[in-house]
Amino acid sequence: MSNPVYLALDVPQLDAAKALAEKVKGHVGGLKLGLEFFCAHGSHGVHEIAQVGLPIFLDLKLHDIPNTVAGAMQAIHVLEPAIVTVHASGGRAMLEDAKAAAGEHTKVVAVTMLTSLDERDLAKQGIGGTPHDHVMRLTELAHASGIDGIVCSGQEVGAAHKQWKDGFFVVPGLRPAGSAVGDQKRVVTPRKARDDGASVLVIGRPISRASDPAQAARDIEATL
Ligand SMILES: O=C(O)c1cc(=O)[nH]c(=O)n1[C@@H]1O[C@H](COP(=O)(O)O)[C@@H](O)[C@H]1O
Repeated sequence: MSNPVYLALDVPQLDAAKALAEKVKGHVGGLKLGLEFFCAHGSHGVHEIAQVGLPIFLDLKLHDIPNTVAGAMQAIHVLEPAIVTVHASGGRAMLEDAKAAAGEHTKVVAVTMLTSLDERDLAKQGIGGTPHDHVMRLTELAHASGIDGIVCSGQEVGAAHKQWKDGFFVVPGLRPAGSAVGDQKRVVTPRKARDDGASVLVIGRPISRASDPAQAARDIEATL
C-alpha cells in the first residue's frame, strides 16, 4: 500500500518548502500546498514543488458562488493537482460545478468542519448539535453532489466512511501520541485515522517543526 501521509508544506518561503519536501520525500506519499504558499508563489511555486516528484494536494478551500469557484477550478487545470479542496458549506450547486470544472485526474474534496473547531464554536455560529452531526450532514451533501470525498477529523472519519463506502477521506488534525496539539481541537493519532478509513493523512507541524523532519516522518510511517 502506498504511503497515505501528505506533508502540509505550510512554509511561506519557496526554498524552505522545497528543501523540507526533499528531506522527507522518501517517507511521505504526497505534498500539500495551502493558500499561504499559493498566494505567495502561485503556479510557478506549484511547478517548483512538483519537481520533487510527489503528488500535489492544492488546499485552496474554495468557497464562493458556483460560477467563481468553477472559474478557479478551470484556472488550476494546468497544474494537474491530485487533490483540491472546496468548502462543503458552499452548497450543492457550488460542489457540482467545482467537480464539473475540475481536471479529469483531480479529486475534489469538501471540507466539512475544520479540525480547529469544536461544539462550542459551532454553537457560536448558530449551528446546533455535535461536530459529528454537522460532519454527517455535510458528508451527505457532498456525496449527493457527486464530488470525490470530504475532509473531516479522525473523530468522524469512521462514521463518514460507513455512510459513504467508496468516498475519498482526507483527515488532518493528526498528532502522534505525546506531540503538541497547538490550534487543533479534534485530534487523533495517524494510526487511528488510518484504521477508521482515512484515504489521506495530512500532517504538518509534527513533521515540519521536528528537529529532524525525516526522522519524524519515518517514525509516523512506522506506526501505520
Ligand atoms: O483542508 C485541510 O487540509 C485542513 C482542514 C482542516 O479541517 N484542518 C486542517 O488542519 N487542515 C490543514 O491541515 C494541516 C494541518 O497542519 P498541522 O496541524 O500542522 O498538522 C494544515 O495545513 C491545515 O490547513
